[in-house]
Amino acid sequence: MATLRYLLSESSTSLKLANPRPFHNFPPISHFLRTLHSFVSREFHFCSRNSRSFSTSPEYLPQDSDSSVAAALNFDSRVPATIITGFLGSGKTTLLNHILTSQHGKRIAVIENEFGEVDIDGSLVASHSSSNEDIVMINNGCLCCTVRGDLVMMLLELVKKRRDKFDHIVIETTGLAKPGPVIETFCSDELVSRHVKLDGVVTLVDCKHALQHLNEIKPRFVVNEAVEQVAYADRIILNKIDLVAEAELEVLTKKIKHINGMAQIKKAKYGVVDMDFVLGVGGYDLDRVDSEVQSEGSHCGHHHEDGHGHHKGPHHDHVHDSAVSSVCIVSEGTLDLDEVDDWLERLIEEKGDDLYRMKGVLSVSDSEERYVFQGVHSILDGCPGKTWEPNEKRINKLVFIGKNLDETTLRKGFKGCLV
Ligand SMILES: Nc1nc2c(ncn2[C@@H]2O[C@H](COP(=O)(O)OP(=O)(O)OP(=O)(O)O)[C@@H](O)[C@H]2O)c(=O)[nH]1
Repeated sequence: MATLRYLLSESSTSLKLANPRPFHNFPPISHFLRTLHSFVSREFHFCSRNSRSFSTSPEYLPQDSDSSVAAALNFDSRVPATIITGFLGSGKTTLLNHILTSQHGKRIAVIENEFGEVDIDGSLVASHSSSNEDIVMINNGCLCCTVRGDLVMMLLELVKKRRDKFDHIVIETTGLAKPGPVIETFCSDELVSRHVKLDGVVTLVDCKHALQHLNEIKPRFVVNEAVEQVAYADRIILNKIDLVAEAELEVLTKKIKHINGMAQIKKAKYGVVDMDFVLGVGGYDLDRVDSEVQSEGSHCGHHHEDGHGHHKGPHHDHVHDSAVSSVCIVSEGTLDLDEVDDWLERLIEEKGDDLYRMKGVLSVSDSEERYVFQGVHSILDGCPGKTWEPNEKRINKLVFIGKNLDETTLRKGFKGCLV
């Protein structure tokens, strides 16, 4: 039996508005929009600079007064949500308790999904938090499978009835949950995406036992949950470092970077990390893509190539990885956005199911601005980003994470877009 419950907790006395991030006013982007409209394939949509990621046709949804005011004031009033995932026993509840007892100035609503007759995690969390009223339990199954509808209901109930009581939602999944369907709830449910924005996926890794789970060969068509949890992460916490030697940690880190070349990684004991590593991540914000793909945590550096098609990195002629992995492309050069349209549209049509995450910063012709995009499976957002500095090298950076990625084909597709 799984339980899904939430509790509201105030971890600090100082209150803040729910992350009112101003939208930016950008110069006309008619060129981009013209191009982007041809981009639409299935759920795939690119957007203007001040549109919201993953929201689809919000016009026909009822406007509440808060969102109308927010729209008029031009800021994003949606409540951010963080998904904490990780294999059984990796330290999810330990991290949750750390969040609930840290001074970050945010009031947190927690949604928990636990397997087992007894709600052990619930009582552990409750005993650590300063307030444990408003606990709701649903005993239907796993968050990523049968409880998705309940998750939608619970998120909507939280934002409709108790919006004034919290600033951030944290969702702890079961150790066996696949994060993909949970993430998709935020992308595909119109009401949820109107009121709640996915801030990031934080994955706990038990350094002592993770390799065993990551290397486990599953029968065909059976998902390796541990691998998926790493693949979808925006932040990875290598937890329980007190239980392993440095050499073991190195092997594990290498394995994790191979699966996910995008996430930032931190080592921890008992889930103790800075709060800004887990809250306010902006993993799905277009205006954060630039800094994310450039950051230390993004492991693109090993895959440099020049703009003329000669690999400088240690690539094989044909790389076809049947497991989950990352492909990073870092290349100077200018891209034709129409060609990028076609390429990504084809890619999504052919491989959307296998493409877990992608992010990119592009240098496109006839534009002084970067072009940024990010996506999950066949849902993609893109828009103009920061202006290139006059003497700045215009380097394209793209990261793809997914199953059965064919690196050679991806690189060829990219090169086909260079002008
Ligand atoms: N040695 C050590 N133990 C840890 C660390 N972090 C957590 N633990 C312990 O590991 C056990 C499991 O931690 P939890 O936080 O319950 O893990 P979980 O991921 O929520 O577990 P499930 O809900 O069963 O999936 C607990 O006994 C924790 O005290 C750490 O960094 N080092």
